[in-house]
Amino acid sequence: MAIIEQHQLLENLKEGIKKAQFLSESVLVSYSKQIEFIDPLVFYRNGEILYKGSRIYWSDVEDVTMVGLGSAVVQAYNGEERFEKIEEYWRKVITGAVIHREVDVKGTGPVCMGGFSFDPVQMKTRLWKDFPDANFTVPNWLLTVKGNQCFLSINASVNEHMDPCTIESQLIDLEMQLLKNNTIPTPSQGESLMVEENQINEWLAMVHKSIDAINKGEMEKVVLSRTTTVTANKTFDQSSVLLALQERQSDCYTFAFEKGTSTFVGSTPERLIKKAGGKFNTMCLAGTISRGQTAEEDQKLGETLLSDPKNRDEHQMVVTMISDAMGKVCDKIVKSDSPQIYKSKDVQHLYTPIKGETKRELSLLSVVKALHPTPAMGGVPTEKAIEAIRERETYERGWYSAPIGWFDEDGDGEFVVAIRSGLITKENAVLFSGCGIVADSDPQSEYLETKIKFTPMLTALGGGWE
Ligand SMILES: C=C(O[C@@H]1C=C(C(=O)O)C=C[C@H]1O)C(=O)O
Repeated sequence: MAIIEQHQLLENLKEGIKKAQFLSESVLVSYSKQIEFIDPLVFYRNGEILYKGSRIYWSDVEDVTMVGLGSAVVQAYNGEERFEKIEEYWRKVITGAVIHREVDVKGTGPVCMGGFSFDPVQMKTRLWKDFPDANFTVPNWLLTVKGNQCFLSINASVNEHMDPCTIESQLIDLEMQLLKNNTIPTPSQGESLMVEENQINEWLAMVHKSIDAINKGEMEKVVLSRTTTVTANKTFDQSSVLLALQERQSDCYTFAFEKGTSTFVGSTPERLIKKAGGKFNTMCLAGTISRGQTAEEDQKLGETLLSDPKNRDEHQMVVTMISDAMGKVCDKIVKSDSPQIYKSKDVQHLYTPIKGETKRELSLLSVVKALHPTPAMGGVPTEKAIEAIRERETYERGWYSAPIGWFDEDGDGEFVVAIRSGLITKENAVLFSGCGIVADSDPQSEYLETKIKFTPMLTALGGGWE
């Protein structure tokens, strides 16, 4: 087992405390090093007692997993200026921080992880009581796994009254506990669950109404979502759910944000934006069909989707909006002229990747703000669609269909759109699923599409459709 490089950590803590004395405010100290391999889900589980209510799990499509435990720094904000407020706060934290890395690896050190709600104006309900419109934290402990290499970052907020030796010895004790070997969880399966799709008739009526509004020219597209409630006879085991998601949804981003007694979990195929220096990567994902039972049927379904005018139109609206938004902030953008197929375990989508580049200073959060909500989650025109969602949907979306992700001290990072997800509270889970409604939509097919989109979460909880 790797032991903290005591000397260096102590030096960093001393420096941080001195700085805190000088500034008369808390300072973030961050120290990272390579450690022996530990399964990220074991680390997540090891943090259950000490850091219950503040754990984060994030695994991307490029084989990087990050697990955050506890909060060295946390910032929450409700209201429409959330992107600016988080950015302002982060700049301040990072300017004062003392950062030391034994290894120069992205995704280590003071990584700020969190998410936003879909609509800060939508009425708040109890469901999302622990999830503000913006909530970001720098975990006390961040495990970063790249392939089979593991890195541990220790982040601590220190103030002028602290004693560096005491903090150091506490950290050494904690590290031993968090890195201990433990059994790897097994995926949940065949659990006895009660599964209830909520308000199906109300949802279908809302789809009919929206199609009428679209035909009257009030808008072109609106994304309507609904919920399914799942109840188990015992508390869901988060590590098992995450493992099941990761194994079945290998082409997706698997995430968990634990806040208080609830955890927002899911496996999304949809990247919103990734920033590395002046390079940005985004994608348009809209237009859906099921997977086939055989390779031949699957291929045929993909071809049907590619040549279906209704899905192509729906997809094009997303491409137009995202290319316009990226075109405004980047010096150049590159995108293909026609969509490809993106296959995940349960569904296939139309997919157009878009790359952007700029030489100017452009922050990740300002691009998140410019893109959210894309017409894959809101609609066209955006304002009309958001109003329709606010008025018609019968529940609070919270963080579902909203940007979640991370960024670092250089401003690099990645945000995805939190779909194929659910909110777990002890033995209860609320799952979310939506689809784009356009003039040619057939309410029954849209209902079935949303039903398939519940499948990734439902199976991860150990259930399935009858
Ligand atoms: C809104 C969701 O999915 C979005 C809607 C899609 C569609 O309407 O075809 C496809 C992918 C996603 O952009 C969801 O899964 O909840």
